[in-house]
Amino acid sequence: MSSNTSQKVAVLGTGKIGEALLSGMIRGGWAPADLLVTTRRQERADELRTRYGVTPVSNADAAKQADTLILACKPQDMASLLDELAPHVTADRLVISAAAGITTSFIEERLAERTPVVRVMPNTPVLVDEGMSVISAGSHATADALAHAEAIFGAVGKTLRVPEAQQDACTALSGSGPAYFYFLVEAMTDAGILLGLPRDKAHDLIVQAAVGASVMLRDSGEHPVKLRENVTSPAGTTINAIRELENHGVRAALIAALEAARDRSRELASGNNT
Ligand SMILES: NC(=O)C1=CN([C@@H]2O[C@H](COP(=O)(O)OP(=O)(O)OC[C@H]3O[C@@H](n4cnc5c(N)ncnc54)[C@H](OP(=O)(O)O)[C@@H]3O)[C@@H](O)[C@H]2O)C=CC1
Ligand SMILES: O=C(O)[C@@H]1CCC=N1
Repeated sequence: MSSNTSQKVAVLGTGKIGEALLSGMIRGGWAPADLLVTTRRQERADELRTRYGVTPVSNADAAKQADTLILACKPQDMASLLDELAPHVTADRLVISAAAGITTSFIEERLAERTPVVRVMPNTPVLVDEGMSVISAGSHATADALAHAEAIFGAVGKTLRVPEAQQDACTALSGSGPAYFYFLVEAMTDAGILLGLPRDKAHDLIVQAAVGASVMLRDSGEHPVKLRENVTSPAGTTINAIRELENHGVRAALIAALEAARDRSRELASGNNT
């Protein structure tokens, strides 16, 4: 739903992902006058008002004034935020949660009966309109509710609907996904230093390799194995690097890493917040 309607959207807990989404919605045509934000700290509220022209309000006022509430606080803060919201959220609101691990039933149990809840796992590339937002319906979310969530998150990248049972896996792959690529770039830049390159040049070379490889992965229609084979010349340089990656168990490490992320998402759902 965009600025040509009078629907108001509130982002509750406007930190990194909340702000990324907010900025994307404004780029996508939402009128700042239709966007409300909540924060815990006054200086953060002032910052958001100055930067985007949006209106900071209390959580209770967000619940009273906005048609759609996007919950973007940390999973550890979700129960207390819901306690604060519960007296003010009526079942004609749409509640969208972007928190890792938190299930739609966790939210439904704490709000008015039959409140529609949608669970979304976005990722930080929403900042550059290249996000991926994975969307699941709660028990009372209608097709319209899902379409509305898709319209919001679709303004800042792609969206994908999955059954909620797959959300923890999607969080491991997609929500956390960008961090793994940043980690690889950081490690490969260090390798450039070891090989004698200045850090800025090493960084630029690796980032451009990542950008080029990403565009080819997305646009060429080729399987990643084929793309890698095309780089790997007989008795050449690349196969020597690949042998070292295999010797050091990088494939197994990545599989274990994503499994650990999936497991942590499940733990967050069960209230293990340590
Ligand atoms: N970062 C990411 O890449 C992604 C994060 N997520 C999910 O998004 C959520 C937010 O993550 P992220 O943006 O990184 O975290 P941040 O800590 O940056 O943002 C959360 C914000 O919520 C505020 N907050 C907490 N409780 C309240 C409350 N009761 N009322 C108003 N504001 C409140 C915090 O205030 P204060 O600053 O005072 O602590 C903070 O600014 C998490 O649930 C995470 O799982 C999902 C996908 C990707
Ligand atoms: O690390 C986290 O818990 C959040 C969820 C997905 C990405 N960041």
